[in-house]
Amino acid sequence: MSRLVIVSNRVADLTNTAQAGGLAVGVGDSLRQRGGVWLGWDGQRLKYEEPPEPRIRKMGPVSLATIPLTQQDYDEYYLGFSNSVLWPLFHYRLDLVDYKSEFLEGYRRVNGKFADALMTILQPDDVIWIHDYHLIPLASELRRRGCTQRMGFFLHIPFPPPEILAAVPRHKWLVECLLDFDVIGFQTNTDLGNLQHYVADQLGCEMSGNVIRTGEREVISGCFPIGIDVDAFSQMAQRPNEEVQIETHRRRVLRRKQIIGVDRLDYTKGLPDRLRAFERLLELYPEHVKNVALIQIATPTREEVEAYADIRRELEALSGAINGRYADFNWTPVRYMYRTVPRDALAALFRVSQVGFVTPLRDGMNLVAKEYVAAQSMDDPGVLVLSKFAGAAEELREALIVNPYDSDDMARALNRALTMSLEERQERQQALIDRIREKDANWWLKSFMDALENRNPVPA
Ligand SMILES: O=P(O)(O)OC[C@H]1O[C@H](O[C@H]2O[C@H](CO)[C@@H](O)[C@H](O)[C@H]2O)[C@H](O)[C@@H](O)[C@@H]1O
Ligand SMILES: O=c1ccn([C@@H]2O[C@H](COP(=O)(O)OP(=O)(O)O)[C@@H](O)[C@H]2O)c(=O)[nH]1
Repeated sequence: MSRLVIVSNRVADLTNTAQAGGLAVGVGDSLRQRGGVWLGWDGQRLKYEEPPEPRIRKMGPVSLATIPLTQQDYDEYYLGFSNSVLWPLFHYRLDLVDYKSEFLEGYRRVNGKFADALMTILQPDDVIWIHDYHLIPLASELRRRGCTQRMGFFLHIPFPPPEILAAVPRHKWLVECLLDFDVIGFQTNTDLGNLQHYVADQLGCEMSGNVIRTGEREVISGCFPIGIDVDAFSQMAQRPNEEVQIETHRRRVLRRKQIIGVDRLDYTKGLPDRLRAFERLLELYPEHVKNVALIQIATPTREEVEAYADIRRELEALSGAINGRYADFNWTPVRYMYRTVPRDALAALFRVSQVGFVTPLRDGMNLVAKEYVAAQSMDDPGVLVLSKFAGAAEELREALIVNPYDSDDMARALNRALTMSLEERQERQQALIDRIREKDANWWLKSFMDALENRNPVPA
């Protein structure tokens, strides 16, 4: 078996459960099983340039290779082109795109830095798996430096339809860069279809099933929905957690139910709309007043980008307004927390929450949806209420699927979830758990590697 070299903007500390972000979680779960090298940014922002050799740390079967960036790199490549241009645009938010030409220059420069660092550690038989929108030009940069190893790319976020993609400056160049990979993977069939339309219509490529012909080369494209380690998460959810147990006991005595939301505080996650839907639940079904609370964990993320500061202000004003209107001496309807919570504590919280409320306006996958399912007990499972615009909705069809722009629709689904019979909850839970087990973290790694190492085309 060849050595696997994974590259992503960030690497995760594999021994630490207190980190937010699905890429780190999904890649971590997969790499722990196969072993290999994981290269990424170390989170530092230096005032000066460093030589390209990465710093290597061994963590069990995985070698973490990290490089620093400069403050200018961080501003132009990470906050700039990646998170102020590609992120909003790929999530269909043209209104939030903030493009400056230096962002594109920084993006190319940093992809060059990643390529220089990789060239110092690559071995001839390595296979390279590159992740996410920060690193689309990396295969081209590596090929230019003489790298001939197999290279795959996985996009964790949505890939937009051609007419939206056309709004990104140099969109043709970006897609041509993608075609320098041997395999290109997406979370959903919708994303895959959007790329295939673009390459056929704009670049004149021929398609044969999921294989894209470009000049002399054949590129495999496919849909590989990311999964989680279901057993590990389920076990975490069952481990005793004193704080959660005390709070759950209190709620049981008072016969109160709990709805839970957990997200990075990102405008793509639909958090204000979610709070408005909860308020609508209290208006339309007053029997839930004092009997249900919404706990919303909103994790800090990309705070230097203005759109993120705006969404935080909006959310905090809204949760204050709902509490001001409804709270009583012994009941707070919205419990809002702006912090990162360790994943094992989240698992315990999911298990004792009667509803998992996951309503992004657009999301690549959303691992929280899968984690909520994995955390439930079969004896008394909760209900997942899931946005139709989360990638996870393509698989998790037995959730209550809602339109995150329609607060009445979400309020009705919440009411249905809170009053659903045990029998129906168990039927839905069984179907959902089967689905997340079928396509788990191991399946994701294996199916992508099968396409990359064995050049097995993915069935259309
Ligand atoms: O690294 P950050 O800028 O702090 O952001 C965290 C990660 O957010 C995004 O996660 C995506 O990947 C998940 C796993 O595939 C998926 O479930 C989710 O829908 C995506 O939004 C981003 O794509 C990562 O690169 C970031 O590390
Ligand atoms: O305070 C937090 C918030 C989130 N997460 C984890 O971060 C991941 C979020 O992934 P998801 O795909 O839902 O969204 P993303 O943040 O990647 O867009 C999940 O594994 C969560 O359990 C966490 O450990 N602590």
